[in-house]
Amino acid sequence: MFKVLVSDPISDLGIQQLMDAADVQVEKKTGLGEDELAAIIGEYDALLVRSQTRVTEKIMAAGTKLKVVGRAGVGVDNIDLEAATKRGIIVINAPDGNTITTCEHTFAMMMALARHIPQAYAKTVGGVWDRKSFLGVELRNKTLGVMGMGRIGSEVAKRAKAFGMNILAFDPFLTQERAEKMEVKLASVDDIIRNADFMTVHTPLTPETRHMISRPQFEVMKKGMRIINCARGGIIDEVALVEAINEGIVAGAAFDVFEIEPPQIDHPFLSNPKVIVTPHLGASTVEAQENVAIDVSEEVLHILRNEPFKNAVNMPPVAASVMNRLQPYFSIGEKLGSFAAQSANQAVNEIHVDYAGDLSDVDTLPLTRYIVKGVLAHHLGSGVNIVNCMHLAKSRDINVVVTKASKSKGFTNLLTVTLKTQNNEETLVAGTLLNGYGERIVQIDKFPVDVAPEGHQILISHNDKPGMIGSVGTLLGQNDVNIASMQVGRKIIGGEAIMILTVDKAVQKDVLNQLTTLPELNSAIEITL
Ligand SMILES: NC(=O)C1=CN([C@@H]2O[C@H](COP(=O)(O)OP(=O)(O)OC[C@H]3O[C@@H](n4cnc5c(N)ncnc54)[C@H](O)[C@@H]3O)[C@@H](O)[C@H]2O)C=CC1
Ligand SMILES: O=C(O)CCC(=O)C(=O)O
Repeated sequence: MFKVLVSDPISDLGIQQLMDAADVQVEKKTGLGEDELAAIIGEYDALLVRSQTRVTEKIMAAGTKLKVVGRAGVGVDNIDLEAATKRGIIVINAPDGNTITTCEHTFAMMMALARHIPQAYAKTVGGVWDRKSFLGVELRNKTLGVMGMGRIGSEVAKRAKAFGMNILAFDPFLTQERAEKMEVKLASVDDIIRNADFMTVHTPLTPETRHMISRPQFEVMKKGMRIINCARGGIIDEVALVEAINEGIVAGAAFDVFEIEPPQIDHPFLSNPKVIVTPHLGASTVEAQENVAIDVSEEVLHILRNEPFKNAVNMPPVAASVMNRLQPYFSIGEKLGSFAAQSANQAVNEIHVDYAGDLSDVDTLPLTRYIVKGVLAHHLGSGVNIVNCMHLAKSRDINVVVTKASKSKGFTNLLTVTLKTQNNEETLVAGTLLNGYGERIVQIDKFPVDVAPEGHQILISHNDKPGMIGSVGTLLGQNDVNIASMQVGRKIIGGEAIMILTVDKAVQKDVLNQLTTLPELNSAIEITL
């Protein structure tokens, strides 16, 4: 008999199939703290949660029988994925079941914001008949900026079109072709900030998206913008937003999510009349709660019964025989993918992996998965893993092409990752494992280099002129950035060249901007591995 613990309120109808299963015993215990949950989790084979229960390292460690944690919803930021993977606990989610519901909540928030509905309601039920204070705006003919065109963002855009809105959309995986198909205008973050009347964010919370809308963006924002966040607290900087509202830059905001949930009673949103809030209700409809619970229950049953399953968000085991040959390359493969993704500055529509030398006669699919994960994770965050990365690439119309060659340009083995963009631009990174030296990047675009892929790196494109290294070094020194190592690559004397520096800490955007003002320096980007 398998024991399943449900530790958050989850729809009964949704978990009916678990309750009906002859080999499963379901127990519901909601509202437990970390210690209480850790004290009992050892009895259970599966844990089902929504977003309230934080499934921490401590809980995983105590879950000695735990095979699966099921998240009835999308975001898995309340689950320590690394701790689960380390212990072989499979984490599954229900990525599709609450898409429409959350999209509709976003729309409800946008309309409530446009017409001051919560504020007007509060006054009316308080006995004040105030028809002057709540002059609203129409959505028709307004420009809506959508940041993140995944499942929810795409549905929001579709509905906004029906309202007669013009859509500016930004997503690192949105190509011109897909944008045209969806009848939205492909835009940059900057286009949206400067031109939208309404802006809604639908990205995961990743290091890249944390505070993606902050003071610098508010400073150049179109005056009177209205902002909606039904994705994750922290994508929009809460403190900077309140300042922008008080300064008259932002006309209003509607938030379903907070950097810390629940927010403290003195959170500035709660007393600001221009901010409307809901307590993370995006997915709270009867339909969505049933959908996600049904999806996740089905998957939990498959896993407990050792049947095939989908939607795992962490790593499944790889067969031992394949593992022995490929495992040494998993880390460099993922880093090459990530390096390439960070250097490509356009939406990617093909990931080309070439295996040369030793690797050409192995089934390299598990390694390809690590590379694709590396490419996608830069933008998609912790939701990507080697189980779902191929599916995620396909759903974004990204082709994964693999070629093999027995010869490898002098290396025993060589992995070459080329990202192709819609404009036929290519970003190429090649790497190898060097006996005694470990992981090396040996080529970036057409330039041969020899770089250890680790930590914080600055990739500079420049013209090969005397004094370049000195001026870059001086500028970094003035900004307290210590250089650990430096490599220069060029094809011909005086021609195009690249410089790759490994530095001791993250580099501020402002320092990268200063670098680009140096004569003969074309671009400078930070790459973190
Ligand atoms: N309020 C609520 O109750 C709910 C919130 N959510 C949250 O909504 C968000 C979106 O969910 P889905 O659409 O299902 O996810 P998804 O994975 O289908 O889409 C997310 C999209 O964001 C894009 N993205 C990543 N980095 C970006 C960046 N820097 N700029 C622009 N786009 C970027 C990705 O390429 C991807 O297409 C997630 O944060 C999820 O956790 C989801 C369901 C309910
Ligand atoms: O379960 C919930 O209500 C939260 C939903 C959510 O935020 C998600 O699915 O990412």
